[in-house]
Amino acid sequence: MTSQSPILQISDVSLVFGGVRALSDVSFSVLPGELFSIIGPNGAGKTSMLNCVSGRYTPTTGSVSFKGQDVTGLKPNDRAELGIGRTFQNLALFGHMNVLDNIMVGRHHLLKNNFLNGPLYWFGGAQKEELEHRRFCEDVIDFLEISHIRKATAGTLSYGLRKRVELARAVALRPDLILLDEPMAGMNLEEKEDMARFIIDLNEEWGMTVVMIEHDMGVVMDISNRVMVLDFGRKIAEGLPDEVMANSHVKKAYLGEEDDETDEDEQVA
Ligand SMILES: Nc1ncnc2c1ncn2[C@@H]1O[C@H](COP(=O)(O)OP(=O)(O)OP(=O)(O)O)[C@@H](O)[C@H]1O
Repeated sequence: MTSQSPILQISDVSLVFGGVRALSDVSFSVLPGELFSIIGPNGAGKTSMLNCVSGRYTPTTGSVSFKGQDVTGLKPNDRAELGIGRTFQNLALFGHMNVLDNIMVGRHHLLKNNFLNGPLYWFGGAQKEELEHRRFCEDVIDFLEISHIRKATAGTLSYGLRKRVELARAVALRPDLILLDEPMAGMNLEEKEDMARFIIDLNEEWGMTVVMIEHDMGVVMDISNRVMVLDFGRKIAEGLPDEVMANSHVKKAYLGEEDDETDEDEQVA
């Protein structure tokens, strides 16, 4: 995290839905290996921004670059192949399938060979690829400590475990950048502590760059390298966790405290 080029560069992104301006000229960049959090009040545009990065939404204006490549016009699957993974605010698991199948299914579109290749599947190294894929999924399952539920039907699991399985499915795609949309929402304290530990390990040991939206300020301040604050679709602050917490614009957005307009040093969009 020194003089490297950013892995993700967002330039002047605006997003308009009919009369609603979800994002207004937001720019920021994330360096390889960073754990970067996006915070802000409800409706501030956090999920919209994540959707612009993953490809679910195309910005009305502005651009998204990933590893130096302009991906603004690319579809989500193409961005996934380049190395962008994500989890969702609302769980998106196949409830009737078991945990292992839920995790495996995420990687199928990345495999070069599949059943549709016919003979190639059996003679073209596909079995080896499938085996390697399975082995990697097993590593992810061990890492996220969900071996004991690998055969359980996803829909029968507790909310906290389902969130962990959803993370496993995203990690199984081996993304270089993982987007986490409220990974701790609805969790109890113990589940949150576990999830925070997994996110730190993904970042530090597995080398994944993380962009996370999270409402739990304690967790955000504890584990983030840098934090960006959105309010009404605009960036109002960005910096180290302590700097952001001390920012008067942020205090105002969150707590309704008086904004100190005289503070020229604060980074404001
Ligand atoms: N698909 C959509 N169609 C129309 N308006 C949308 C759409 N998605 C988001 N919006 C609007 O854009 C604004 C920003 O929403 P967004 O979900 O990005 O905020 P958020 O910061 O993630 O909020 P929360 O913390 O409540 O999840 C809101 O006014 C929302 O109603």
